Amino acid sequence: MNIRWLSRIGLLRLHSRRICESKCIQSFLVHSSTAKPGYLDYRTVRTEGRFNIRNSSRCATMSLRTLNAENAADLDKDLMSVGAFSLDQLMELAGLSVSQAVYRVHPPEKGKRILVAVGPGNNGGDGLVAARHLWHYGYQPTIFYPKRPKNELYQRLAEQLKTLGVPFTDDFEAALKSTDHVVDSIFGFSFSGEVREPFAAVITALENTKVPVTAVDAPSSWNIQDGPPKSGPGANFNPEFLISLTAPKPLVSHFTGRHFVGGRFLPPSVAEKYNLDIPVYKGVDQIVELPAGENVR
Ligand SMILES: NC(=O)C1=CN([C@@H]2O[C@H](COP(=O)(O)OP(=O)(O)OC[C@H]3O[C@@H](n4cnc5c(N)ncnc54)[C@H](OP(=O)(O)O)[C@@H]3O)[C@@H](O)[C@H]2O)[C@H](O)CC1
Ligand SMILES: [K+]
Repeated sequence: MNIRWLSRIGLLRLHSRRICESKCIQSFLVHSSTAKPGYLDYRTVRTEGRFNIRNSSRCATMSLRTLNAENAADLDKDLMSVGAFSLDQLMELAGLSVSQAVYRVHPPEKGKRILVAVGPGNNGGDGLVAARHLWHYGYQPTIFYPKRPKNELYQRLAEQLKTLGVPFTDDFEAALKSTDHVVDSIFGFSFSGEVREPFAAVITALENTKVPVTAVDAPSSWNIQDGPPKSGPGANFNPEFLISLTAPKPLVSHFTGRHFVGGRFLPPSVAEKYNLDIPVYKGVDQIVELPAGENVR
């Protein structure tokens, strides 16, 4: 190939990148002029997403509105009533998002051993679902699940993992010494107060480990509104990665690691009711990474 052709290809690439950037700006202008202030018009997002399949991370620089704990619980109820979802479905999609975030930040080449710390509520359920998907991607998950409610859904999720031969451990600290990555699915938006045992010791171990941690919906022990506790377990817990489900919670203003949003099931009508933005997901992705520093408002 001669030099003239090479320079033509270079010019073409530059030109298509400029087109893409200008589409982003165009979409943003449409958004600012026609939508309610701060509300991302869903049709605009769809258009933006289509124009920018190869460049969507650049274009996904809109900041997302946060969802407080009370509204997060109400939104869940709406999804299951007017939205007609079952909890199993929401949890499956939430857990699938978590598994994709883990794959993104910690592909199997970095080490296949994943320790999943599972709490007693739905945040824990997301972790169990994620562990199953991770197993199917070729990872070797281990489950720490010290408090298991007699709830049929959680029991089935645990049984599905046992059928795959996924091990359960009672010794979190020992398991932490032989893992490559941790999924923190202990507490989500229903956490409040100070961490009670048996989880206080687990949070302290997570604070002190050098193993990278992906937190599901919230770093466990953090107040959903105010972030890390001032003292006690969790005061120094700063996971490397966070995946917010449906929408970031206010605590993310204290989070400094890589931040993803997942839960690609939010109907525009529900997003509008809670004044939320639907992020620009790319292709079939269940997650979108938000750029540091400008990701929430
Ligand atoms: N729409 C979505 O995005 C969906 C998200 N999902 C996930 O669900 C969680 C919220 O789940 P929820 O069951 O409401 O609550 P949590 O899992 O956050 O926690 C509940 C349990 O935590 C215990 N708890 C609370 N505070 C403490 C504390 N200080 N110390 C110890 N334990 C605590 C609480 O125990 P109790 O004894 O008080 O009952 C609960 O057992 C959300 O964050 C997402 O991850 C859904 O999967 C799907 C839809
Ligand atoms: K968590």
